[in-house]
Amino acid sequence: MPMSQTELTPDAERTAPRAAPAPRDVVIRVRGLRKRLGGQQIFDGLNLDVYRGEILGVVGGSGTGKSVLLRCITGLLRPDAGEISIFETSATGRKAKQQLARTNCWGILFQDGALFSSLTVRENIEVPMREQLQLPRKVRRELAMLKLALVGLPADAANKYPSQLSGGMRKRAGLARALALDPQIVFLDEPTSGLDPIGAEAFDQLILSLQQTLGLTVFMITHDLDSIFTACDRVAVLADRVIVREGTPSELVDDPGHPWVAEYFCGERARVHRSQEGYD
Ligand SMILES: Nc1ncnc2c1ncn2[C@@H]1O[C@H](COP(=O)(O)OP(=O)(O)OP(=O)(O)O)[C@@H](O)[C@H]1O
Repeated sequence: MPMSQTELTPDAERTAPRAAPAPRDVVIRVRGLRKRLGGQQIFDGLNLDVYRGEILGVVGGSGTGKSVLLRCITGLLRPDAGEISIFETSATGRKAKQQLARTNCWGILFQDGALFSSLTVRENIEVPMREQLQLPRKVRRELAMLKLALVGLPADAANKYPSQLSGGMRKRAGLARALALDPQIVFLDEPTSGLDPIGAEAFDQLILSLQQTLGLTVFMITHDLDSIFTACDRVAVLADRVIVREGTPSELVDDPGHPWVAEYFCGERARVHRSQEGYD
């Protein structure tokens, strides 16, 4: 008869192997990505893993290709070479892309919110539902109102047009639309750009609470040191056409390993953040 857990002798307990740490689940895998645009080599063998449930900050100098990377991963741009898989499904072939699109597994918040100016906020949130789901109008409206509440917008924002909203409200409306189909991954392109520090902090907290309550994986392009130290579990640094460093913010502070990373995380502006966040 096999020995039960409670029948283990003290010796057996001492020699029993300890549980291995749970392996991290990769939801986005990029390998050997190459892309040329406008005569310029943007990526040359770029590799990146994004883990389930993390907020990954993607940083890098202006024009290094952060938005191009987002567009390659989400199929808006076609890589010249390399492999991109999302939930272990290839995202590079046309068929695979269509298959992934049907699973509604991601939502995107573009830098300017990219809302349709002729539609109200509620109608904007309903756009992906109209395109992908066969839902009665009433249900669609109720779902849109739920998304609105989820991102902290008041109900009376529903019937406003984008031009009638503040910058922060437009970002939240764009996020509500990105969440319309209950995605597992959200791509955010500089979500706090153009927001005042209080609005930016509130947006970071919103992202954190959505990550925790919905279990979202977040791919966030940012220049914002506050966002990195407040919200990001890990940071990937784009330079020299590849990801040159990956790690937690504190790992990159302790061991920058690349001149741009050193300047970014250890320069004068970063010093203030590090001391505020207790990294020094
Ligand atoms: N459709 C395109 N055609 C030609 N070149 C492009 C195209 N899209 C982007 N690029 C070029 O690719 C490079 C990377 O652009 P990208 O917008 O990804 O940079 P970024 O890192 O997001 O910059 P920023 O931080 O300033 O937003 C830039 O030199 C840009 O001019």
